[in-house]
Amino acid sequence: ICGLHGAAKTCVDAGRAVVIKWISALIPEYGIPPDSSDEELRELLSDGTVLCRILNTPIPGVLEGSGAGYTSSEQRSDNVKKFLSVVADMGLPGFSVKDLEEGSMSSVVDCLLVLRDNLNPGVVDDNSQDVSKIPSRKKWRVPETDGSLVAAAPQGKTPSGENRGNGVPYPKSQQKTPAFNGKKLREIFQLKRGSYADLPAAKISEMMHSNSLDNASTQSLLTVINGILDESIERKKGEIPHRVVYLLRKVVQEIERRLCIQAEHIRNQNTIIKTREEKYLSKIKALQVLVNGTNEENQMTVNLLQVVKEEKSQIEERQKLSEQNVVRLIKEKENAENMIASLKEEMEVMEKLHKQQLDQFEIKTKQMEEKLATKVKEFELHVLRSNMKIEEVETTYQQKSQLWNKKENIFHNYMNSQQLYVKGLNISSRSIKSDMYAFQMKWRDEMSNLGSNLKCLVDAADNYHKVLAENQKLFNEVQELRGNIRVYCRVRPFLPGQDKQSTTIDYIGESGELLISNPLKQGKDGQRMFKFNKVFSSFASQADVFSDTQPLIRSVLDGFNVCIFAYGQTGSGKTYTMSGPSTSKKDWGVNYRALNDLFDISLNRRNIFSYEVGVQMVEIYNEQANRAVGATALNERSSRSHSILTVHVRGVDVKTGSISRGCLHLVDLAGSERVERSEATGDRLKEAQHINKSLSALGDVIFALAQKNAHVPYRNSKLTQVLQSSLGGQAKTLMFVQINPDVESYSETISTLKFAERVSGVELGAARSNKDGKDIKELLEQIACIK
Ligand SMILES: Nc1ncnc2c1ncn2[C@@H]1O[C@H](COP(=O)(O)OP(=O)(O)OP(=O)(O)O)[C@@H](O)[C@H]1O
Repeated sequence: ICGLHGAAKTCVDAGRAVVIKWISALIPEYGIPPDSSDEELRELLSDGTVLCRILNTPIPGVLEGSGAGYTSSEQRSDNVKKFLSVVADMGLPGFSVKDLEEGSMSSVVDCLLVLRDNLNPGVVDDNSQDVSKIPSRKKWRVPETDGSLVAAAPQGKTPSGENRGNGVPYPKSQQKTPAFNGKKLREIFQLKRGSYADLPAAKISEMMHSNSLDNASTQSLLTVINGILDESIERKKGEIPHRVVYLLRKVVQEIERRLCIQAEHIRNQNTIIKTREEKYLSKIKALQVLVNGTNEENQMTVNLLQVVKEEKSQIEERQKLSEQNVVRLIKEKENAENMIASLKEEMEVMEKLHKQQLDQFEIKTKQMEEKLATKVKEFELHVLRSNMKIEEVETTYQQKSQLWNKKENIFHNYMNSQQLYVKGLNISSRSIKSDMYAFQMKWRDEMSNLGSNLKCLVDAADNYHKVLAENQKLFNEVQELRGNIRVYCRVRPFLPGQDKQSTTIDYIGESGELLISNPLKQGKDGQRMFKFNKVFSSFASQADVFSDTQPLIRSVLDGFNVCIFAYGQTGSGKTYTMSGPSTSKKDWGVNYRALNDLFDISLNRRNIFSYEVGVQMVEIYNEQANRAVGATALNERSSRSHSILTVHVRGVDVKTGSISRGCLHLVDLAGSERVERSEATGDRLKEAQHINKSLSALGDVIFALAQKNAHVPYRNSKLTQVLQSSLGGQAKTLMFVQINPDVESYSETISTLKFAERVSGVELGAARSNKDGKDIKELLEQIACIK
């Protein structure tokens, strides 16, 4: 069929080429390309103009009013319709208007070929040769039938029914006229070979217009094709007229259509078969599942059988075991019977024994009963005695209760008398209270009187203190005016390890009184009272000591010369007062505090005065300038030299330019000592001698000053030489008298205090400031130079 279809296609292509060649010859001005395709041909013919020209050229006037220039769709279809009506009038096969718009152009080409043959009979062009050159093919081997078209449909239900033998339904339009066309078709299908080419065009056209092909059986159609093809092969030139080709084409198309329908039908059948196959497959799967299930059940049954078998074997084993057990039990039974026999024998023996024991028990029981009887008798006796005792106790209880009753009566009587007594007391307490109240009132009055009297006394005491303070102030002022050397006495605290009970300090007064007592002497002989400007107890702190010294030091900035020196026996605290331990600020002595104070004040006054502060340090050791410290029996770190720290202050008044010069001597004297007590020898002895000599020189100077002698021996020692300006030059001088409270130092304490007493009597004259005056130091230096 495919080969047939290819041959038909070749025929169509050849036919189109012939038609194009024919039209080009008829209307050469269109310049139609000879190898135009179906679509190009459709485009050429679609408006109907060319078709009309095809008819008008050989038969002028056959289509009046038609031609080129009409382009509307209506006109186009008019042209085509006119062409088709002329072709139909000529009895030639036409085509539908739709064939020009879409689909295959084969019907159009066939129509034009038939028209060409009719308009130019006998014209055979080159291409007709092509048509006849359709390759030779096999004859269709189909079973012979009666060849009748009507009879060709027995395989279908009926000719007027829905189905044909090939399963293709008849078109309704064609169902009307099977009998009408049957005769004509039979003529065609029963043609003998060689007669197809002679069939008139009108007959073929008529056949084409009818639905005869639809009603023909496929076998008949194949017979026609075979006939035409055989005829074309048998012909000498192989020519087949175009109308026969057209017929062949039509037949092939019909077969093709049927094949398409058949293929569609087969496809439908395929899908039905596929769905059925799927159904069957699913059923097979279900069956497989069932089979598997059955297999599982079988397996389970086999397993059960296995279990049953195992159980059976177990039961058999158990049976064997039980048989063995039976044998064993029989043996055991025999053994047991033997044992029972032996036990019976034993039982008999035991019974005999038991009887013997029972007899013994009976004897024992009798003995026990006898014993119990005797014990019961004893208990009865005991109970009797107890009852007697209870009676005795009851009688004593009754006697005691009578006694208690008597006592209770006595107690009640006593309580009544006591209550009466309390009542009496209450009455007397009330009277006492009233008396007390009266006394209180009286006492209050007296107290208020006493308060007013006391107030008077307190006022008087206040006045007394004020007067005293004023007196002290006046005394100090007088002393200042006189220029007395101020003397502050300071008592050193006991050192660790010293006996605090044996002290020589008896009393320290607020106004500088100091009572020294000798514990070895009783009464007034053993006591001595001293009076200084101030006495600091052993509890006084470094700050307390400095607070009373501070005004004196500050006067240096105002141009006064000030000398502060510490005097006292060795180890009495001179260095502690003057320098103090430098480790903590709280323990600083006068030196550190004085310098600190001077710098602070000079800083505060910097807008008023411009100060220059110079510091000089001199130490006199064995009448040389050297510092020496050594251990003595009385002081671990005894100063063996006199230490003199001198501060020179030069102040310039910023406004006036006036100059003031002040000088502060801070002197830590070497300690006086009794050589025999300090056990000094060698260098120490030499030092002690020098120290004592210089101190006695100081004493001589002070003694001379106190007596207002004309000659004051300043030059007897280096110490008095250095201190000359402070001791005799209207300077402010302060001496710290340091004393040791220890009883053993009593005589040194007394002699030190006596020396201090004499010093306090020294009048230096009122101190004078070195303002704008000649610098005393300068003058002294000049005097020294002149001398
Ligand atoms: N007010 C005080 N508080 C506590 N310790 C003190 C006080 N005064 C003195 N001491 C202690 O007593 C000891 C002797 O004191 P210090 O060396 O000052 O005596 P000194 O009179 O300078 O002796 P010397 O004349 O031999 O140099 C030192 O250990 C010192 O620390």
